[in-house]
Amino acid sequence: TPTSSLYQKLGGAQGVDAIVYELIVNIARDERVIDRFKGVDIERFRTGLVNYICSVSGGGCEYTGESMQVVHAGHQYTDTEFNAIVDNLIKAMDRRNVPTRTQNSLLARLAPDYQNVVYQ
Ligand code: HEM
Repeated sequence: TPTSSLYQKLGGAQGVDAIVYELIVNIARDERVIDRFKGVDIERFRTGLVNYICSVSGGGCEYTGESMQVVHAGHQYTDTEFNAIVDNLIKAMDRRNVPTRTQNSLLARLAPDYQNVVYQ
């Protein structure tokens, strides 16, 4: 039901906005990945990510960006970089006091993207 969706557990629109904001702050401070974001339109990245997390968490949004495969193609992103982004997302959720089991639910919904993000 909508009231118990993962999106609601993440704090709804406000919660997801705040998590994505903290994620971007963490990425900006992370030397493991910051070079990958040089020249990126961060506002577009932010709104794309908010829309994507809303869609995968049952918030009723339809993600309108390019597929994860197309967005990340050609960069040969590594396992280490993937793990760094996940680490930054966990820290963002910690900072927003998202309970661990709710964190794990979101991570589980993003885990299948691994094969479309990391260069094989
Ligand atoms: C679970 C893993 C990941 C997910 C779910 C994810 C998701 C997304 C989403 C939704 C967008 C916005 C697309 C749009 O609407 O335009 C995006 C863009 C981007 N992602 Fe990822 N991503 C992941 C991992 C990574 C990794 C490991 C890197 C590199 C360190 C990365 C680098 C980027 C960059 C640079 C952009 C901006 C692309 C551009 O606008 O030119 N992502 N990602």
